[in-house]
Amino acid sequence: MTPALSRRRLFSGLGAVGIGGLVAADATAMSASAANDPQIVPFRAANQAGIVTPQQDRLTFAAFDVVTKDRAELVRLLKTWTTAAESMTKGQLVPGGETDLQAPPADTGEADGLKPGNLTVTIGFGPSLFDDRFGLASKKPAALKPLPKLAPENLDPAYTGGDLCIQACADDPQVTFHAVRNLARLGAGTVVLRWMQLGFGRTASTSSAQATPRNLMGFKDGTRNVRAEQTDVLDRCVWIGDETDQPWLRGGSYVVARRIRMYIETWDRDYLADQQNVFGRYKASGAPLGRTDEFDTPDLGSSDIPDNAHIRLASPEHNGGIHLLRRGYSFTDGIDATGNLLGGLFFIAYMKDPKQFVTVQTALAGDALNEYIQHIGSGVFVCPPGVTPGQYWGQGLFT
Ligand SMILES: C=CC1=C(C)c2cc3[nH]c(cc4nc(cc5[nH]c(cc1n2)c(C)c5CCC(=O)O)C(CCC(=O)O)=C4C)c(C)c3C=C
Ligand SMILES: [Fe+2]
Repeated sequence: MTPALSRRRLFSGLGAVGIGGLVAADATAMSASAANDPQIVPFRAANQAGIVTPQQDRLTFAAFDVVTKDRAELVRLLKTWTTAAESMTKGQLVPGGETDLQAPPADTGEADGLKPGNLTVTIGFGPSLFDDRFGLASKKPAALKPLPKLAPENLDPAYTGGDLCIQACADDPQVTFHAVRNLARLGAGTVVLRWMQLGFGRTASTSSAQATPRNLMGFKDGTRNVRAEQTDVLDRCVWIGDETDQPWLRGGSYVVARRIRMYIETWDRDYLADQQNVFGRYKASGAPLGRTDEFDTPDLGSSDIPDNAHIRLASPEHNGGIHLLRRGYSFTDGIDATGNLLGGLFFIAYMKDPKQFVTVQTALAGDALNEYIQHIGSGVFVCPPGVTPGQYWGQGLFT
């Protein structure tokens, strides 16, 4: 066993120290260097990373159930997860134990040598975490409850609910998978994976510097999304503020995740004019119907945009000023039993209160898009604020 090995350097892009090891002096050099590396998103801040962070291209999302009834064990898990997540976002190994030849390494190793890839790891707590197992009922915010039945949906219990969620986003799919895999492994005996979703391409932009991506229906998606620069909208619609009944949640946010299947073959047979009417935008440019530029404001007073167009029914103008910060991903799980493509949009949105999602989704009951999609999985979680130095994820729950 060589102590140097326990300071192993994971990614080759930063300076001279390679896999061979890192001595104490190098560690300081590394943190200074790492701080300047554009591929590292700071883990400790007032808000959790992975919400307004410029959206990365890859996702691994996981929902977990807690299998212990021991509150101290849950706290231990959150502390361990915090340390491991922080380390992985820096492109470092999950700390501890990697030099013992008689035990499995602490880190599974598949991200060894890869760049940090702007990894963000974001945690959320589901309504079921606040039941009678851990004495957390008094810490439960009134806004956190299972979503009502929302038409049209056909939810698969195998992709619904969860006590905890982890959203890992990065520019490299192996980095996101590694993060969730290692947290699941560290949680063995305390949590079990309930469901998991990989996403391969972002379907939104969360910063003005990002180009708008396209979803699997071929349309630009995220044009009118909330951006990190819109701090007034974030305060009004995304970050939990003084209005909360649970002060420990200030600076947090709620996340709603929906696994939405697209009937891609049917969509691909639809003619272009109808596809455009479904969304209320031109397919090529992304401009609202009747306008010319992608970022032109839709004229919702005009009949160019049909009454049942997606952008009309989802718009803040139609929903009392409600905004959602969307952060979804395209996904595919191959084909279904009939040979049709099984793919769609893994919708993720952050908001101040889940009733914002319920309002918009209720308005979407008459959406022209519903002919081509179905909601088949769902989760709602409250994300605590960011961790400041010395704290662990969700510490406010226990103090
Ligand atoms: C309940 C919220 C929403 C669900 C569910 C949803 C599903 C969904 N959306 C698309 C594609 C597009 N959505 C677009 C805009 C848009 N969508 C929502 C909300 C939900 N979408 C909002 C709030 C908005 C913005 C409305 C506005 O302010 O104009 C667009 C247009 C481009 C854009 O602004 O992002 C597309 C395209 C799919 C494919 C889908 C389910 C599979
Ligand atoms: Fe949408």
